[in-house]
Amino acid sequence: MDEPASLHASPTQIPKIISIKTIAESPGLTSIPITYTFTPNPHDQVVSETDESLPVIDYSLLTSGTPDQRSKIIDHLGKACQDWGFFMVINHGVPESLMGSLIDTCRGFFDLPEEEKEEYRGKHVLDPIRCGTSFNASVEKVFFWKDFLKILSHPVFHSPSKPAGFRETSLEYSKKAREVARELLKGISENLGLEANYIEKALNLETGLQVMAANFYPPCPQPELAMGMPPHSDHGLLTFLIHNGISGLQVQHKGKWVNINGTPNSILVNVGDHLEIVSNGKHKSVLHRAVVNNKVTRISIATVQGPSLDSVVSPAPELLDSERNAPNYFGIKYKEYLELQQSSNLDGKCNLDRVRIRAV
Ligand SMILES: O=C(O)CCC(=O)C(=O)O
Ligand SMILES: [Fe+2]
Repeated sequence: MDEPASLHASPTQIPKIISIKTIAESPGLTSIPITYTFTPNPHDQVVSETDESLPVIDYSLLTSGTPDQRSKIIDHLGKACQDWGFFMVINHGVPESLMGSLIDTCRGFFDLPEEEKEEYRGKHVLDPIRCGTSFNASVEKVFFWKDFLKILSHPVFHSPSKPAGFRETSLEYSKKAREVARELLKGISENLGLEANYIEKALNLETGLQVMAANFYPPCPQPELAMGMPPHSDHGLLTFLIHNGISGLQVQHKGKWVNINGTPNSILVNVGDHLEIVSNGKHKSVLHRAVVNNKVTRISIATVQGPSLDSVVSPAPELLDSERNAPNYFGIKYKEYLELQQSSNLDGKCNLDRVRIRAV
């Protein structure tokens, strides 16, 4: 099946449904179509964020702290990457109003009539503007309860022409997010014992890929049976996540799923597969997923910051030696990695496993 099909009625009665928004808005919906039903894993343990204290990185200390504050925050950043692969950034300088406008304008995109989104229903992972439903509906057997819009925002910025203001808001956020990401990656390089500019130079961040993915999860009548996004890791170096204040993100930590909201105005950051490769496995990309609820629409915007598409990513040679530290991953061109992901289901860390030499 290529696309999520319509529910209950035969295809002659209802046209093919191309968005979960349309299904969720169908009058009197009390159960989910079978094509969206997952079997919950009885072994999943879910805990709240307060039970586990998520690392908090005060970004202002990285950029304008005293040398002592800076060195402490870099140490903290390294530990956050190593212990959690996930942290929350505060005092990042990205205005709250900008983040709010970005979420509103993304909602505006999803609210456009389906015909107006039609031209963006691309198929390829590197299409500059692509919207759709689920994750990779052409290979999935069960669909995820979400619609998405993905834009490539760097090295060349792209934007849909509607809704009004989308272009300006997303361009502004994209620039600010890149600046923060590059600064964090300098701190992470330093903490790994590399030159501060190592990742920046080796992976050509000047022309680095940035993908902004807006996720739209409408209310679901049987949230315990549906999945917004399955457990997965992200492909780039660091992903920034902001959302509209509605819970749904869960991060795997010490074998449990931790519900994460973050404090208002913070940016949630996770380690991606390519940081795992460069660090030779010291910083592992974190498994995370999105669950849905039966009351309100959740919107999240995940901005993946990656190497340039033609960079070959491999463990930093400075972290290797011929005795104890052999490379744990093969080198791979970022573009090829993305294309591999395109052809498969979103399933845990299955993409990274293809370039893994040994488990670490
Ligand atoms: O919606 C969320 O909280 C998670 C989104 C996500 O993981 C992604 O877009 O890669
Ligand atoms: Fe993700």
